[in-house]
Amino acid sequence: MRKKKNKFEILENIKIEEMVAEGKCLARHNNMVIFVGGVAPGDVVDLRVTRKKKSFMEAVPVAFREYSELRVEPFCQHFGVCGGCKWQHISYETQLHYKQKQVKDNLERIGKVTLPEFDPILGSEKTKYYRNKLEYTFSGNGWLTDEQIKSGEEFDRNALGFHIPGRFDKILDIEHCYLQPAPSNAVRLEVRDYARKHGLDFYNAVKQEGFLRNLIIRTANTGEVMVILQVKYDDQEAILGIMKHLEETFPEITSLQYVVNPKGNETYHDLDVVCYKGLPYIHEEMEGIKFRVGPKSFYQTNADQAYELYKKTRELAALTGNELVYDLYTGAGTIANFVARQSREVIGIEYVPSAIEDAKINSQINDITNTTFYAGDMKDILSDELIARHGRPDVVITDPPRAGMHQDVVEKLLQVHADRIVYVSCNPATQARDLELLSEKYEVTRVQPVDMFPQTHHVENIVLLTAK
Ligand SMILES: C[S@@+](CC[C@H](N)C(=O)[O-])C[C@H]1O[C@@H](n2cnc3c(N)ncnc32)[C@H](O)[C@@H]1O
Repeated sequence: MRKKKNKFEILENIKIEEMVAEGKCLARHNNMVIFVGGVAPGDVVDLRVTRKKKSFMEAVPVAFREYSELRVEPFCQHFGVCGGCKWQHISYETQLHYKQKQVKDNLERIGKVTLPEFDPILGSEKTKYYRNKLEYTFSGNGWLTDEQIKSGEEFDRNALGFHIPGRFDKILDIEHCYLQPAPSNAVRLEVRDYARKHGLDFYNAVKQEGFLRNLIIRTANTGEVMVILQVKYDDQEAILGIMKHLEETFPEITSLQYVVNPKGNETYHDLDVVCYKGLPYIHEEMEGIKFRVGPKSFYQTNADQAYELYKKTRELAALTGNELVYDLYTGAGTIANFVARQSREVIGIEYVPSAIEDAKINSQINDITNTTFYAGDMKDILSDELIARHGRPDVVITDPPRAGMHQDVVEKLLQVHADRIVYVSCNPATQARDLELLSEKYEVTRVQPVDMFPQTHHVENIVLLTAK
């Protein structure tokens, strides 16, 4: 049998050059590009090739010969195994440098438009404990690290934590996570230990069996806390046992809920969520504007940086109070409501009907009366009829998902020809693609990267487009 050529070969003494897409680093060997995770620019390493294609290879480090000066000591005991905080081995300053570069490279390479000088990336004051939502998964067959296996010790395999990257069935039990503030860690550990002690059945994702499925914790900037337990079947005695224990142990939980989900997947947007204690929602707040966040609502997961992002978006929109603003991909109407007091009228459009319900509630509870929201696919809702009804927007704010805007939407924006478009994106590659199309009638006048997710390679970017 012919051996697969060069797969798994070891490459020695390779210098890591720089950070590139998806948080990986780039190196070269015999004119071949290699993508490597878990290293830093400046490291010198031995690599094991894991994938070989005609024009590139993928590899993992097996030995370090020299460590880069850009490195810092990782702070988390789960570094290298857990899929979160993959950049914690490089300093925050270096992370910001590479995020800014990622935006610049994408806009120059894909966008092919004339660009102004970029504004320096807005870094996050908090680089740990910045998330307001985490979702932990139960597993009766928790992942053991190589060290744990080698130690020969007995470990309780009932785990509550995060997926091993790329593995739907492997869960890493988490002792301490640095992403969400208190009481997130304490609640997770308490639920895990209670369930272990009472012999409750942790989920098995392969067989799709087991009682305990997942635990969602939301910690709002108002101090309110929501906990949602998701279970496979309706065992009231077991559910109420956990609920009562959490109620007694954590009086700070203001919204304690559970959902019975017998389905094959963990989504529960189509299921009833039962509120055991408190209100069925919590509130986030920005400049005195309250946002109601229910168990099915989307809210930006880094609330402090969301505020910075929205302030910058509003600043670039240059609102004076007289503008008609279209907020495309409005989610729960957060940007729409945030800019409403500085606008004449705001139209928000979003695909998910329940998010639009939240958007309307968010206007009502803040006495905002100049917003109108529509649910549906952007390419259908942003129609000639809608524009005739509300008028040509002075300003468009658009914040599409990672895939960017549908070509029909871009064409509609060219036809509508608002004075300014503020384009917020979590994916500079698709943003760059859309900018090239929009350059027919717009020039890019400001570029402002924002870091919403420290310790990861993700970057948000705001671009101001001004009509030519
Ligand atoms: C990046 S989020 C922006 C949310 C919001 N602007 C915020 O700051 O919270 C993108 C939003 O686009 C919505 N969306 C995705 N595809 C859509 C489509 N084809 N039409 C309308 N909305 C869509 C998603 O449901 C999501 O709420």
